[in-house]
Amino acid sequence: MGKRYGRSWALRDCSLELPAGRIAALVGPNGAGKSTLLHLAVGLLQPDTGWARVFGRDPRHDRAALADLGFVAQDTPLYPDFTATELITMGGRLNRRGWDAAIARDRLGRLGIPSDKPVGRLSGGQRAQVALALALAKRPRLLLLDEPVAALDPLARHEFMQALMGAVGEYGTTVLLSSHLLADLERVCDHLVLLHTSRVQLAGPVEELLAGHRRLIGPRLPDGAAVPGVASVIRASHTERQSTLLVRTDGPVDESHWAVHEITLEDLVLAHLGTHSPAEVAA
Ligand SMILES: Nc1ncnc2c1ncn2[C@@H]1O[C@H](COP(=O)(O)OP(=O)(O)OP(=O)(O)O)[C@@H](O)[C@H]1O
Repeated sequence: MGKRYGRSWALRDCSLELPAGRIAALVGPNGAGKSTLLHLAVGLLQPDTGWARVFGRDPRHDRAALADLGFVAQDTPLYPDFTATELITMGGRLNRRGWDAAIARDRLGRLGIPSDKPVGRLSGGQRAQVALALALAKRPRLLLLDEPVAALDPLARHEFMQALMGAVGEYGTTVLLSSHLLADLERVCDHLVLLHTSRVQLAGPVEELLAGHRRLIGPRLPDGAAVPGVASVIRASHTERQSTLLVRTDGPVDESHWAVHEITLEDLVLAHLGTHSPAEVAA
């Protein structure tokens, strides 16, 4: 599918399927199209080409599809004059099927978020926690989260990621969450969708993607030379004597010639975006 704003494509030739019951990471630079993709998936935007389906239903035109969906937008919009308690009650009225108020109440209680204060007077992080608690209380089959942890402190981020894994384990929820915090994603996500300049640059199970990429360090590679076991070179840097390659492999690489290293999710993403990870720069 694709989505255009005026003449510019915000998302183009985007074809992807999410595995059910998994946590998928949606990553990409600012303006890559992540929010656009999430808004298309939840039916808030209409694709200009192609179509979006959620469990086989059109989220834009089939209201029944919405019962399966939970969405927390990037700016966590909530009615500012309502307290968390009131929003939880409202959530229950609007979502008669499957709503579990105790999930939200317990979460907010545990996190020490005041539930009797208008949410407009909470901090940004506290407001995000309220929005996330409401989304979890809905117990949706598909939970879409646009940078849900951006406003949270590191401890709260860690706790939230654990809660997401809990929801997936307990209810079989499918999650798609966008974030720039690759280290957080690496711990919990089993699927990756990488957007770059409005297109899907890379998508697949994280384990498979990491298993299919390696960093090779060895003697300077002559220009244009092929390396057995390497399907493609994603990124290369050279000194006079040494070459460092981040590659996609398609067989064993000669370890007597190359030092072969596993890579992290951050290395993978940054290589596909054409830059170096901080760890590589430090090395
Ligand atoms: N309402 C809009 N009108 C016009 N252009 C838009 C609109 N919303 C988004 N765009 C453009 O579409 C492209 C994709 O934007 P989108 O918000 O989906 O990116 P993103 O990956 O979520 O970015 P970020 O990481 O900064 O949140 C950008 O070029 C953006 O300028």
